[in-house]
Amino acid sequence: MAARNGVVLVGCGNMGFAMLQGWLQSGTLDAGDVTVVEPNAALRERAAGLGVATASDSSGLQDRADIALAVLAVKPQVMDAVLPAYREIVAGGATVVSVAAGIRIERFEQALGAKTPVIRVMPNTPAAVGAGMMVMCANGHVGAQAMEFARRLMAASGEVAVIEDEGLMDAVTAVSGSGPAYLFHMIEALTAAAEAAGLPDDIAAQLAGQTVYGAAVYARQSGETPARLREQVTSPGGTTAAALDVLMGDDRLTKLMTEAVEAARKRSAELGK
Ligand SMILES: NC(=O)C1=CN([C@@H]2O[C@H](COP(=O)(O)OP(=O)(O)OC[C@H]3O[C@@H](n4cnc5c(N)ncnc54)[C@H](OP(=O)(O)O)[C@@H]3O)[C@@H](O)[C@H]2O)C=CC1
Ligand SMILES: O=C(O)[C@@H]1CCC=N1
Repeated sequence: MAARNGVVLVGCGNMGFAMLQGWLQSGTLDAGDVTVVEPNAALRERAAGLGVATASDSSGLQDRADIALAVLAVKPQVMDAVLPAYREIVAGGATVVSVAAGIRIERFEQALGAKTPVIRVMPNTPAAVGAGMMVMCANGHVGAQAMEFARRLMAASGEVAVIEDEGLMDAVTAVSGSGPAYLFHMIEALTAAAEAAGLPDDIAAQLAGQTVYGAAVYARQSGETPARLREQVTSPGGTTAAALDVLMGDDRLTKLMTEAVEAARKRSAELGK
């Protein structure tokens, strides 16, 4: 029997392409093991530029016996329309990996068969540079080999966490799935503030980007809590204390972040309906 190590990536937009870059750049997958299905010609070409096979739809894939994982990276709103085309591939032994926000495992079981092996993954776009946060949650039909393969792929894109309780996936989505956008906005806001303080645009952007990057790397590598690292920057009566009075007074930023995460969590739950 042929080895089952093929991956079909269905949808190669923002998230699909970010994962594909992580898989190939790390050498975890050979380009020859991946087929990208993407209706958008420009996005197909972008994927083909990495050396993978591409197709505009699933026809021609049905007979393939080498497909281990069908990674679904289409919008939640089109998932129901996309699934029927993958029934045969799944019946042939492929495991479904969905990165769609909100859509619960039982939706895939209903559409593809009650015993369909399904892994939900909530990735994020820093996967493109191997710095993603990939949270996995599987049903009981996923075999050990498929789970291990999926875990290896996700580990190529960043850190992996596995959770048992699927009910937490909406919260995961709101924190690490959407989270990069909050931090990108933080860079935008710090850049705007730097410009308002009189710095030239290019210096403002450099300072904001490198400061957020450096703080994140330091927070992950120092072994200290973020609170302790914050205190180390904050001289009594100094400049940081003046700024933190603005951000932390009345728990301002924590309340705002909690409100933002709750809005995302609710939206994730709605997308699953
Ligand atoms: N962007 C992110 O940061 C994250 C996204 N996700 C999840 O990833 C999924 C994709 O999001 P994102 O990449 O941002 O969306 P994109 O719109 O960028 O990518 C989805 C791609 O799928 C294509 N597509 C539509 N129908 C099909 C089909 N039948 N077969 C193959 N491809 C198809 C779309 O083409 P067309 O536009 O022509 O319809 C589009 O190019 C979503 O479910 C989202 O919840 C999860 C975590 C983070
Ligand atoms: O905005 C969204 O719906 C997707 C899911 C997580 C990040 N992007």
